[in-house]
Amino acid sequence: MKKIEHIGIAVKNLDESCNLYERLLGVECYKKEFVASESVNTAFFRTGENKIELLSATDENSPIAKFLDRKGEGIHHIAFDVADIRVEMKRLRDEGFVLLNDEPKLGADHKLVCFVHPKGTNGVLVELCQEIK
Ligand SMILES: CC[C@@H](C(=O)O)C(=O)SCCNC(=O)CCNC(=O)[C@H](O)C(C)(C)COP(=O)(O)OP(=O)(O)OC[C@H]1O[C@@H](n2cnc3c(N)ncnc32)[C@H](O)[C@@H]1OP(=O)(O)O
Ligand SMILES: [Co+2]
Repeated sequence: MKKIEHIGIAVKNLDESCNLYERLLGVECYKKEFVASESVNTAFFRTGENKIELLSATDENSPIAKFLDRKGEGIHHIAFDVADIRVEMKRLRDEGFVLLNDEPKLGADHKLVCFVHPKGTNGVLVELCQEIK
């Protein structure tokens, strides 16, 4: 894994949190994107070399809706940049980690993504991201 690609934060109201994070970070949101496969709306911020992804649920079956019900707003996942997501998925499977998808899927911001179950990673949901060039 190359570096942290983004930190995902679950929020109830994307517009309100977007405004809050613009004031907090002193930068404007550079992109908002709906991701149908996850039933989420996202908003992205760059702070130096780092990236923050705000996520809100678009329906009650969204993983974000379940997370907000159980834990409330807060850090939802850490995403790592990988050069070849299929190679990294195989490496993690061979190491005994439980992947939440068999194949990479289309994420936000031009990425292929895959998730690792938080039960096997000390309670942290890990996302792998490969940039689509
Ligand atoms: C926008 C696209 C993409 C990007 O490009 O960046 C994204 O970031 S999408 C982000 C949203 N998508 C996902 O989270 C997909 C992967 N997640 C899942 O498949 C599920 O959420 C899950 C992790 C398998 C949990 O689903 P489920 O088992 O149905 O939920 P429960 O509510 O029953 O929780 C079971 C268990 O897991 C704990 N949990 C749930 N979510 C998290 C989390 N984000 N971090 C840490 N732990 C989490 C939950 O607390 C339960 O634990 P116990 O209470 O101990 O049983
Ligand atoms: Co993410």
